[in-house]
Amino acid sequence: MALAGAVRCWRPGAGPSSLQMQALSLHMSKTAMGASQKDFESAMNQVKLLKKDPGNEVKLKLYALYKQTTEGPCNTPRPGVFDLINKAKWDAWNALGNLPKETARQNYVDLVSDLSSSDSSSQVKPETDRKQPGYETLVVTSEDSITKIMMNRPAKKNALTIQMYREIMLALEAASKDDSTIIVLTGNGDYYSSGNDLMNFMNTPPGEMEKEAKNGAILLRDFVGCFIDFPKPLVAVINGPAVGISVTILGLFDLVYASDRATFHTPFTHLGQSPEGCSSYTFPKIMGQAKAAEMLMFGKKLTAREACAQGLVTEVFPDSTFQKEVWTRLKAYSKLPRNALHISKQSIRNLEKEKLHAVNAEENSVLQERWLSDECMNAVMSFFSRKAKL
Ligand SMILES: CCCCCCCCCCC/C=C/C(=O)SCCNC(=O)CCNC(=O)[C@H](O)C(C)(C)COP(=O)(O)OP(=O)(O)OC[C@H]1O[C@@H](n2cnc3c(N)ncnc32)[C@H](O)[C@@H]1OP(=O)(O)O
Repeated sequence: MALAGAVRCWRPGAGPSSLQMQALSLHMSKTAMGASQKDFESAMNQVKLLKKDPGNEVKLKLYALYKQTTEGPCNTPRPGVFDLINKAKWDAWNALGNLPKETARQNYVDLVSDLSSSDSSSQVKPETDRKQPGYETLVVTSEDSITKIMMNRPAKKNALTIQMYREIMLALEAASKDDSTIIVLTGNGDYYSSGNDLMNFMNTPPGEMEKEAKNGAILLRDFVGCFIDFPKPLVAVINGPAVGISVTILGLFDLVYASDRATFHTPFTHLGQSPEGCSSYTFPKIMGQAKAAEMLMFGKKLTAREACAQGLVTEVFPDSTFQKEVWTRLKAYSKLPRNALHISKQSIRNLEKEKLHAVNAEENSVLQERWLSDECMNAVMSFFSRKAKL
């Protein structure tokens, strides 16, 4: 319901500190002898800062008190029977009868003060307060029975460094034991992730390439292994484009929600590499042989809607409402009976576990060789010399 006057500038989302300060000053004015014009103006500003919509009944009350304070008793003709909103507003104002302007002003200030107090006590704590310590490349938070693991290198499009692979494994390990029901992986900034950080190939001392490739294959095996074995529902919230390994492991998630801005790209051949993340097994199963080949062999980039049509993505949301819609959905899911949810996941996954580990091992041994190839080295050099971009 659109209400003029007192609530016409309704704007949820202002910061808690100014809100709390104004609530306090309103509370102080409430205890004084009578509300002044300044208190009234401050209360009008305060209304705009409320985060929680107080509902139509309260908004009508605010409207009526505002009109009574500024214009006195209702003095306009009653709107027609079909003009429902204006009629409700008129009725609320008219119901105040001959209430003196000063009393209406005081009541308005008192009502806003009460609303502000309950609004600030119900506010969500800032994310920094809930952040789990110990991660440099991630932000890990837990709330509403959901643990959120957010990749946090937005300036590098959340490219995965060696440290980041390790931190994701640690965060998953911790989340498997915490009291959360659902675990989410997402990205900070405009990308979900641009996949493996190609700098991982550049830090190798001369003569140590084979050893590093072997270590890389072990790291990758363990990383993908964590997703295969993860015991709780795992949800990918794909906030933007996804590349390489950040796409392939999606076949191991339980739900994949994507913004319509997201794209899905696995350019392994262009990089002289080969599929990982169990995608050589999961993708043909999910989307059929022909579509999987187009992605994994020929590097076809899919839009979010195409990825959804092919079964890789569960649902696509408009970018403008993505976060709101997805988190509302996930909060509802997180209230489902926890043990039943976890047991269902395990019965689905247990049928495939052995096969997935075998596929993971095979993919990694092929990749270990690929990383030593000229094709792979040339592709990496060419990215850093800016000759090539995806
Ligand atoms: C010896 C063996 C050791 C092996 C250890 C391996 C461990 C496991 C390996 C698992 C196998 C995984 C495979 C994959 O994931 S393959 C996919 C790899 N990803 C890419 O090839 C993407 C490369 N990036 C791009 O093409 C573009 O950056 C992109 C299209 C993603 C975005 O382009 P845009 O123009 O919008 O932005 P910029 O290029 O300017 O990017 C901003 C800065 O971020 C840097 N960046 C982005 N992505 C990567 C990346 N994947 N690796 C390294 N750096 C990346 C980019 O260079 C910019 O940096 P600067 O601001 O410093 O220039």
